[in-house]
Parts: sequence; C-alpha cells; structure tokens
Amino acid sequence: MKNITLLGATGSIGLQTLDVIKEHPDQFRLYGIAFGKNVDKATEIIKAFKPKIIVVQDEKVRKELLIHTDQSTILVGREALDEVSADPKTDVLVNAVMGSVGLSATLTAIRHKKQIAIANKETLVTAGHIVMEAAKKYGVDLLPVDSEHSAIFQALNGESRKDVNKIIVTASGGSFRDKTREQLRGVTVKDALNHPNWNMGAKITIDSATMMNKGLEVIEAHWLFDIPYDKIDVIQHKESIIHSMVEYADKSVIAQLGTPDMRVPIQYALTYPDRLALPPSKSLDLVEISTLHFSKMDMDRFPCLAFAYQAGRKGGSLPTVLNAANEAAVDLFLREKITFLEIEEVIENAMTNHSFVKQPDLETINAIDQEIRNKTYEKY
Ligand SMILES: NC(=O)C1=CN([C@@H]2O[C@H](COP(=O)(O)OP(=O)(O)OC[C@H]3O[C@@H](n4cnc5c(N)ncnc54)[C@H](OP(=O)(O)O)[C@@H]3O)[C@@H](O)[C@H]2O)C=CC1
Ligand SMILES: CC(=O)[C@@H](O)[C@H](O)COP(=O)(O)O
Ligand SMILES: [Mn+2]
Repeated sequence: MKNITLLGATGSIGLQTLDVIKEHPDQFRLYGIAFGKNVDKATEIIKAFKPKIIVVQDEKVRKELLIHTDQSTILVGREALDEVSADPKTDVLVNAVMGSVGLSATLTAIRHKKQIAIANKETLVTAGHIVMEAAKKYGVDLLPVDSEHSAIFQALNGESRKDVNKIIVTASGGSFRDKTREQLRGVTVKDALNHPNWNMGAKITIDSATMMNKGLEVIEAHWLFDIPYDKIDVIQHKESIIHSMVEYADKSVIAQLGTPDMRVPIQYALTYPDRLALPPSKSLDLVEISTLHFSKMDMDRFPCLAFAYQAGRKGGSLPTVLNAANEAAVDLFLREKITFLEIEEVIENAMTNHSFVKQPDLETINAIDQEIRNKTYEKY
C-alpha cells in the first residue's frame, strides 16, 4: 500500500489522480492533499478519501474549510507544501499544482527521497538544472505524468540513450490551430479555453493555444531525458493519438499511442514499472479513427515555441524569465486585461529586457521569477 500526497488535488490532474486511486484501493491510499481555493471540491474530496493532512493556500481558505469539515490537520501556505512533501508517511508525491509555486515541494520531495510523479512542468522549466542535479544526487527518478513525456519515457524503456537519433513531440495545435494570425486578433477567453482533444485546467489550455505548452514540454523533455535541443522536434498531430515518439540510429521509430486520457499516464507514473488495469479508460480503435494527420510546425505562426527553444538553448536564467512572463501573461489574459496576441508580446519583451545570469542558484531563480511577475503586473 502506497501513501500518496497529492498537490493540486482540486485541479484537472488532481481529480484524475483521485480516479486512479479510487480504482485501486488495495494499492493506494490518499494521505495528504494540497489545494488553492476550491473549498467545495476539497470538501467532497476530504469526505470521500479522508486524507490525514490538508494544505490550503491561505488563512482565509483554512477558515472557510473549517466550516465544512472537522477533518484532521489543516496547514497553510507554501512552507506547508514542503512540509507535507517531506512527511515521513508520504511515499509518493504527485505534484499537480499549476506553476512555479510547485518548485520548492519537488526539491523537498527529492531531498527526502520520495517517489515523485511530476505533472508540474513549470518546475522543470524554471529550474531544470537544479532539480535534475538534486535528483541525481539523491538517486530519485522523476516519473513523468505529462502525456508526451510518459510516451517518450515508455519509448525509451530498455533502449540505450546513445542510440537515440531524436525525440518527436506531438502537438495538437490547440484551440486556434485552424486560424491565421490575423484571425487571432479578435479571439476571446472562452474560445481559447475550448481545447479540441483534452479537458484541462485553464492555464495549460491557454498555453496549448499559444503553443507555449509545447515549448515548455521541449524544455521539460530536455531535462527529464538529458537530450540536447537539436534532437527534440515538434510536429503537429491534430488527433492526439500518438502521444510522442523516439527515433533511433537505425531509423526505427517507437511511439506510444492511446485515446487521449490523462488517467493512463498518471497511473503509469504511480505503478511503474508495473501496469494495472484501468477499466474506465477506452481502448484505442484505429479502424474507427481510420486516419491520423501530421504537419510541420510553423514557428512564425506560433512564436511562443520559438521563444521556448531560444530560452532552452541559451539556458541560464532565460527559461525562468520565459516561464514567469508566461504565467503572468496567461493570468492577465484569463482576467481579460490583455488580448491573446499580447501574451507573446509580454514574453518577448521580458526576454529581451532581461539581464542574463549564466548559472542562477535557487535564490536567484526565485528573485527573477518574482521580479518578472511584478514588472508584468505593474505594466498592465
Ligand atoms: N490538465 C492536464 O491534462 C495536464 C496538466 N499538466 C500540468 O499539470 C499541472 C496542473 O495542471 P491542471 O491540473 O490542468 O491545472 P488546474 O488549474 O486544473 O489545477 C491546479 C491545481 O493547483 C492548485 N493550486 C494552485 N495554486 C496553489 C497553491 N498556491 N497552493 C496549493 N495548490 C495550488 C489548484 O487549487 P484550486 O483550484 O483549489 O485553487 C488546483 O488544485 C500544470 O503544471 C500543467 O501544465 C500536464 C499535462 C496534462
Ligand atoms: C494532456 C497533455 O499532456 C497536454 O499537455 C496536452 O499535450 C496538451 O495538448 P497540446 O499542447 O498538444 O495541444
Ligand atoms: Mn502534454
């Protein structure tokens, strides 16, 4: 029996992780949860799963939650995310919070040698060199939850890294894949949140529409699999059936396929190297699908992908700037303070005006992250 601590329990990945836990009560117990503000959803989760430790974003949320539950320990704030991640009774940490707020918890769990299932890609984008160095030092594997990275992880299984020609990451194209740049001028938040294949949280859905999600995933793949950027390609594949591929020296390509269902990679990260049945997930019917489409990624159409390659290749503090500017810009867009096309402007300006730091330590990364957010919010 594994005790699971789930950061971001009320979100899209969080709720699907709970589906997986529910499927296997003999294997997994929900030990701890952390969430932000969604007290109603959290109350349901607490009633159903009775976690021993609960972490909430702030004191106001704690007071609100106390009206609905007399349940156990309620901790508050970012330090409590670290505390629950380090808790001796936590066997597995599922990090499914949105944004670089998840970084400290990942590092804490690594230092306490926890099994880590990582959905929180911003952690790896903003401080990949620090996270991977710590993982190596403490001998901890980061098991990918992101569908593309789970696919790559499976395609690399049992193969030698030196034989890899390239990784091919697939991109659906997001909500606006059929629109020209001119047509992007008038798009609304509601339009942007309408992803063609996946039902996800708001921030990642906007990232998918700008193609920043794929940019973040390229950087995530670089760190998780220790692959240089020149060997990471992105192609558009509108059905999201092939979740990603690896080409080897002999030109063999190993791909992982499946219906778009995040419960599959979530469960694999929890059960690796074993596989368990997952009855609610549907079998892939290729005959019914019949045709899969692929096309070249157009970097002029999706400049955010180019920004991410640029930040990843240059390294140092630039990925932190990319990530912080993007998080602030998406938040502003979701609150209708800026337009969809202004998201990329905010990111480009932040990257252009940044005083580059070659080897930022954790303190510098946190300071840059805060500075970029402050500057962005001041401007809009
Ligand atoms: N959704 C998906 O299918 C996929 C997501 N990912 C990645 O997984 C991560 C989560 O995405 P997703 O589930 O879609 O996001 P959601 O927005 O749906 O959920 C985010 C979760 O984080 C919680 N949260 C936010 N801020 C804090 C905080 N300060 N302290 C504690 N909890 C906090 C939210 O709480 P509350 O809502 O209560 O405020 C919520 O539970 C992201 O990094 C995303 O890129 C990767 C692949 C696929
Ligand atoms: C489910 C998942 O892993 C998302 O990151 C998904 O990949 C988003 O789809 P696109 O970014 O390809 O539109
Ligand atoms: Mn993904």
